Amino acid sequence: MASNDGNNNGEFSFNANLGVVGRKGLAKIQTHKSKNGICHDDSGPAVKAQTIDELHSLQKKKSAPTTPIKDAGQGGAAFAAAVAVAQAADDVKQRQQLQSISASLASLTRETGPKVVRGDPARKASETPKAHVGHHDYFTPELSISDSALKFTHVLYNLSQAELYEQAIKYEHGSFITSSGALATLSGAKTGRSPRDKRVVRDETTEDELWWGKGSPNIEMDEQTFLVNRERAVDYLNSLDKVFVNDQFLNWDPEHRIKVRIVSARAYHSLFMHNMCIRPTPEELEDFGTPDFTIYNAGMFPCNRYTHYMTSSTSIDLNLSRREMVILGTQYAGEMKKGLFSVMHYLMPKRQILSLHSGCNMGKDGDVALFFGLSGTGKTTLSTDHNRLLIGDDEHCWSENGVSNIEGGCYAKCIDLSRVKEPDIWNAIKFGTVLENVVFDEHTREVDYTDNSVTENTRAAYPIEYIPNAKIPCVGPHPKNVILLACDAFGVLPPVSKLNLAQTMYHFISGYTALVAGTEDGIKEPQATFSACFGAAFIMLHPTKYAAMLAEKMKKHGATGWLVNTGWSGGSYGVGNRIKLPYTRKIIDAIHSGSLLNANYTTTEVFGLEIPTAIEGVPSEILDPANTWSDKASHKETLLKLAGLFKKNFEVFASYKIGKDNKLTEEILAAGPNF
Ligand SMILES: Nc1ncnc2c1ncn2[C@@H]1O[C@H](COP(=O)(O)OP(=O)(O)O)[C@@H](O)[C@H]1O
Ligand SMILES: C=C(OP(=O)(O)O)C(=O)O
Ligand SMILES: [Ca+2]
Ligand SMILES: [Mn+2]
Repeated sequence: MASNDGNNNGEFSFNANLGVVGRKGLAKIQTHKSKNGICHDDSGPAVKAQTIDELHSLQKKKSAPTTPIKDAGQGGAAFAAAVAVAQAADDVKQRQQLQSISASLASLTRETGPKVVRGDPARKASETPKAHVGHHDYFTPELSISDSALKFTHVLYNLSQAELYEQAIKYEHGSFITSSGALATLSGAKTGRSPRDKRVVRDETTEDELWWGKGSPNIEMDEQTFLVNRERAVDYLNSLDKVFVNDQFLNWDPEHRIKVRIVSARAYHSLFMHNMCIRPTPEELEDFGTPDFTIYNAGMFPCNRYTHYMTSSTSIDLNLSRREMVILGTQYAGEMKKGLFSVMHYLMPKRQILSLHSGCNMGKDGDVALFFGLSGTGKTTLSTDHNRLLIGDDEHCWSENGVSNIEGGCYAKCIDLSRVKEPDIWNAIKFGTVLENVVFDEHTREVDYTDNSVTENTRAAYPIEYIPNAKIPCVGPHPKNVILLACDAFGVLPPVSKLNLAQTMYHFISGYTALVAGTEDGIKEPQATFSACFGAAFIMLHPTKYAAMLAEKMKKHGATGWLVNTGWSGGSYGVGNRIKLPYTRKIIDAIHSGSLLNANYTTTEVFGLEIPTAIEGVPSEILDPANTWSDKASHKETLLKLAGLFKKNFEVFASYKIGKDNKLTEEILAAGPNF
């Protein structure tokens, strides 16, 4: 637009006769005509395209083929032939992959799976990578007998983080890039797991194998109802324009690696699992074959409340015999991760391997520590330690080979995250990381980690290698220290206690933590939670099975048990304060270094816990909670109250035998509070 020169009453005039420079007009652009009369803007080399579409097609090239080209010498013809052979092998494998995906997505009542095609339905021909276009980019089953068979299901298979970002930002509401490069997403109405909506198929096999009934997380459903929900999920997924498929691994122990396939409707879910499971190399992916376990995540679609066993519109259904899980009515991504963890709690003990709800890290000298604890007690925070190698933050296996992480990523809580206190987690929140339900500035896209407007349970899911001192592969030798974390909002458990084996088992089976109750109605009583094996929501067998395995392994490998309170000191929630993270870190340092093992100890009343009298870097007066309460009577009262809750909780286990002989069971029963 031309500007107003101010001298012609605001009227725009253009006098073509003014020549090169108008008296008060704009300079006329002078072009230098070449001999043939064509204008040139020839400051740089010309683009090698004749059209915009052609230009765009040049931008992307085909990913390198994964089948190694067999040495064909330098001869041009022989080399070309070898390339063709490798390409043909790739095509066959690609076709097998699509066939396998079609089989996964097959309705069980129709004869064949859907027609599947690779790639984004919105992708224009001009965006197809140049050079090679695979001959087998789609798969059509032989028979097609329904309307759904008339359409293709577009499959976005193991997309990269960058591709998933683009999908999320283009198509999913609430997806944004934050200032640090992470992808902010919303998980919808559910911002946490729904344990009461979890169902497990009770059939002839699982009837005898699993833990059912009171206290068990396994709420039964029958095979038929599972199939109804599976069909609902599969039909929903096939009705979409496109689905995401992830083929990945669980467990870094190569002998016990499990192949998982996750079919989902959202790029957010695909990116979450990309980060959380173990990522196959291109070669491993090509030879992936049939998965050992498949998740159908139709979380955006509810279950049918008229379906038997359904008590809400959410259902997370596990069928161990079919090796399948169906998710309806919740988009909370943690359901997938913890659902697979439940599967591992079934598969691994069958192989004499103990599955653990724990974090794990290793010192430079190879000393391994496990960190057990319920949600919010510090597994992720304390296993992420700048002075040690991170093996994993949440799910592990302990086998004859030592420990191995089940996952390929971490899932950290972000509420009140601080760059100073937790620099490694802070720095992991960068490009590729999924940030769930956080609040950010609409313009700068800077995240406000103190903001809990969406939920208190804000999360970051990142690949484990985003932590600089991750131990890759994520395996280590047998643990030296087993640390049980409890966030005791009553403020009566000591910051650290050394446990004997019976006490370790007592506290492992109890699985105690107490968190503060909802803050909406002001200060309330702390809420005690007991969750067997520090993960009752995920165990599939009776808790004593895992406990017996832990006792056996700790004894065999000489591991020491510790109880660490990451919760309150100087009074309960409302009076005292949460123990400062730097103090807890000093306590953990002293456990790792071995110095705490040789400290002087005294024994507490009621719980009979051995507590050290001094730890470097920690004020000695906080080591015994009795010292920190100004109101001594109130301390004693609270201590007895908590001890009573422990006793009551343990009653159900008193009639169970733990391990091979009764001796251990008796010792464990005696290791609880005495009053
Ligand atoms: N003394 C402490 N020890 C451990 N964590 C603490 C402590 N004080 C505050 N926290 C906070 O408590 C939370 C612990 O959560 P997290 O490590 O994610 O637990 P988990 O992985 O066991 O679910 C973190 O947000 C951490 O910053
Ligand atoms: C992912 C979860 O685990 P944690 O809180 O232990 O990190 C969860 O409980 O949903
Ligand atoms: Ca190949
Ligand atoms: Mn965690």
